[in-house]
Amino acid sequence: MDFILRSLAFKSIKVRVVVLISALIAFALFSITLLVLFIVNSHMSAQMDALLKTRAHSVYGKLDQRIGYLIDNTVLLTKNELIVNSLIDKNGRKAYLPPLVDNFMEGKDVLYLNIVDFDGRAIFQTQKNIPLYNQSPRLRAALALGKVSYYIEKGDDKLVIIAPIEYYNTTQGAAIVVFKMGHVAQRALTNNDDIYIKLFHDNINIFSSNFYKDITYHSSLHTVENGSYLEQLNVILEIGLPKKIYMAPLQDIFLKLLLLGVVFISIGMILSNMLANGITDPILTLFHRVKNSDNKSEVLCSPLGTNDELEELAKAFDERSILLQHQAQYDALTDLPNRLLFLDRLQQSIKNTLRSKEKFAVLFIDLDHFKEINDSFGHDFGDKLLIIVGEYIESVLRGNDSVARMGGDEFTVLLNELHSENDIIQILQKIMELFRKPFIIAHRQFYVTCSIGIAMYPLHGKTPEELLKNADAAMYKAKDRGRNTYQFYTNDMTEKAYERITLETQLREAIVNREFEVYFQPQVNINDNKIIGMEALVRWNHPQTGLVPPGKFIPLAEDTGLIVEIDRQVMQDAMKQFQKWIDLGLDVGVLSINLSMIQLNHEDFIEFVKTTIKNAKISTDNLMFEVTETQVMKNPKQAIFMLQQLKDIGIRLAIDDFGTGHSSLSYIKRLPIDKLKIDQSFVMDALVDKDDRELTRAIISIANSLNLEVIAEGVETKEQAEFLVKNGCVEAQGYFYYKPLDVLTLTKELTKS
Ligand SMILES: Nc1nc2c(ncn2[C@@H]2O[C@@H]3COP(=O)(O)O[C@H]4[C@@H](O)[C@H](n5cnc6c(=O)[nH]c(N)nc65)O[C@@H]4COP(=O)(O)O[C@H]3[C@H]2O)c(=O)[nH]1
Repeated sequence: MDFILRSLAFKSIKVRVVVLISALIAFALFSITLLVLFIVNSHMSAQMDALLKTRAHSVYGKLDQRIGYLIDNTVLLTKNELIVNSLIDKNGRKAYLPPLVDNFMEGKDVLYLNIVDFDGRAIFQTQKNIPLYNQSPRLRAALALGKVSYYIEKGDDKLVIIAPIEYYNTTQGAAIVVFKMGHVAQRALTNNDDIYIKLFHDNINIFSSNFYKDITYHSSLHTVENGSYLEQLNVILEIGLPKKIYMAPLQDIFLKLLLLGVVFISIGMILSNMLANGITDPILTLFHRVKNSDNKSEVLCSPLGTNDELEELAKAFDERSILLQHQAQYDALTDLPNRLLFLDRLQQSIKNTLRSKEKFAVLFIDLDHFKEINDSFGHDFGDKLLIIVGEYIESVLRGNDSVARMGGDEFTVLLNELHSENDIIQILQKIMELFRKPFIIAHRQFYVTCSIGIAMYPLHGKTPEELLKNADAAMYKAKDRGRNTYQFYTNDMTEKAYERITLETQLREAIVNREFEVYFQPQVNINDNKIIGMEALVRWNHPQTGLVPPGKFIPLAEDTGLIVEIDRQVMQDAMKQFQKWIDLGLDVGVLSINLSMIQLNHEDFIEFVKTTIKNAKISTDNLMFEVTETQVMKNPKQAIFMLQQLKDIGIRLAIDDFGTGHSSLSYIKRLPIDKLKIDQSFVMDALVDKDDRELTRAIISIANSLNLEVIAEGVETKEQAEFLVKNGCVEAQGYFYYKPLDVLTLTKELTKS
């Protein structure tokens, strides 16, 4: 069992099957052997009992016959006239009795013989010291009744026969003949060498033949049939046969069975090995195929040729690995090749191009403002757009070109077998043309543009990774150039792309480490220079480079969506600080906070604002949010909807950098705003540039006519302030009054005044 268990623990399935089947065969054979032995044993035992019974019957018969013979002869002796005469003829006794008695005793194993008269006195005896019988109750009974008596004395092994001597029907005396039972039995039971025989009288062994202590016997006790001499003498027979004889056929069968078992187990082992091969060979084949198959090699597990569950398993495995391979190489959303497969194809193109000396190009395509679309219309909408864009791009490519999705809104295209740059331009124009038409998704019609970067092999990179990286850098350049355009890679782009990636990584760390600090720039009433509010302006307290102004990181933060978290941190810090000043009893007016429109599109934004206000314990009367005109005008309908929600919770709103975003009056009227902020570029040049002066005046009059407050930013001189007052704008923000200040400086400044 231990061996089986250890074998089962062995890792080879084949060994396990062989061991199990062999063990099964061995167990079956063992059980059959035991059963056969049991049946044979019971059968033998029954046979043996019957045999002993027959033999006992025969032994009894012979013994009984002998005793009967001795009794009859003794009776016959008493009938002899010489015996009768001897009772009265004292002289004749000596002369006639000895030869008569000698003759009688011959061949009868007589121990001694005694003739007694009616009084029990011995008138003849064969040897001296024979017991006196005259008082023997058995003799008295025999004489009195005139009946033959025979018995074995208790505790003795002698058979005594008393036969009365009759004369004219009168009992005159008796002949008493004593035999040694052992001798009697010995003579009667010849030819019984194979068995042992024991005779018992009163539990005392009076005869034993062929019994040896060191032999084990199958033996049994027998009592005699009714009416026999032995029954009257109360003699019991024990008879037994040596177990060796009895066991001989059994051992013979056992040996044969053992031999048969060994043969069967050997055949079983061979068969089980063959059987195991039949079972395990397909499993092992499957195992080796599975082991040899990895993502790169295309080893299939099926067919195994077994046409059973294993075949199904192999097929299922193939289907699964093909699916996994597909999933590993294709984008789940668009089913276009993914980055991995695209790099593989690039590698293939490099190999082919080395042979053919042709060129190929890599296009890196990024959708412009996809994040905003996604945030505004939902992810399902964005997903559908990506699928359509992938299909569209694929539709304008040649047979041996391929498009892939890198992730997000980034697609790449491999243009093979190019003869000149002109070939690329043609395809580029086809792609750009796709984006000139509106996209229609969920009954909405809208326009999306894309920026494309191009890297050529071998001019712009020798490895797939390098080509991709450079096409990506060129794409960023296209974005910088105002988007909706394409750009070929030039060597100076890599450095910029690297800077961009570094900045993005650092920005992410900055959010985690809360490296942003809020500066505040007071806003004043021009007439009395009294502070009417403050604008919260973020600064990045970079651990290595020190304070970084927003212009350096806000655009990237907006591009990557990181602005959402930055603005939230600013909002929390600014509100808390502002309330602290209020709590100090300082007159700080209204807090203006810059908001990115991306922020507004987030589902939980309103909830977040409410929580932040609650936590800062600030009143909405002290709050104003600023959104740039350019951002509002990107999707005015959406902006109206979102801003209204802020308005509903009591927050006032201002349009920042007003004058730069080409807003139409009809939209401004519908926006739920309270204030216009004249862009600093107009204010700064208002005194020197006629257009800017006119624009500033126009903005002020629009604000007045729409009943909106108006504030000018970027006021740096007294003259600029005077110009503004003269034209009806009394609120200003600028270096002329205050620069953006850190909390400590500003607190001192505020407490001083
Ligand atoms: N030359 C000159 N400049 C003046 C003068 N007065 C104010 N400024 C600068 O003009 C900018 C005014 O803020 P903005 O128009 O909202 O323009 C802001 C705003 O659009 C954005 N920004 C700043 N903080 C945040 C923020 O927390 N969240 C968001 N989303 N954007 C922010 O970054 C822009 C630049 O911010 P800053 O560099 O702090 O630049 C600030 C301020 O320092 C002046 O007299 N002369």
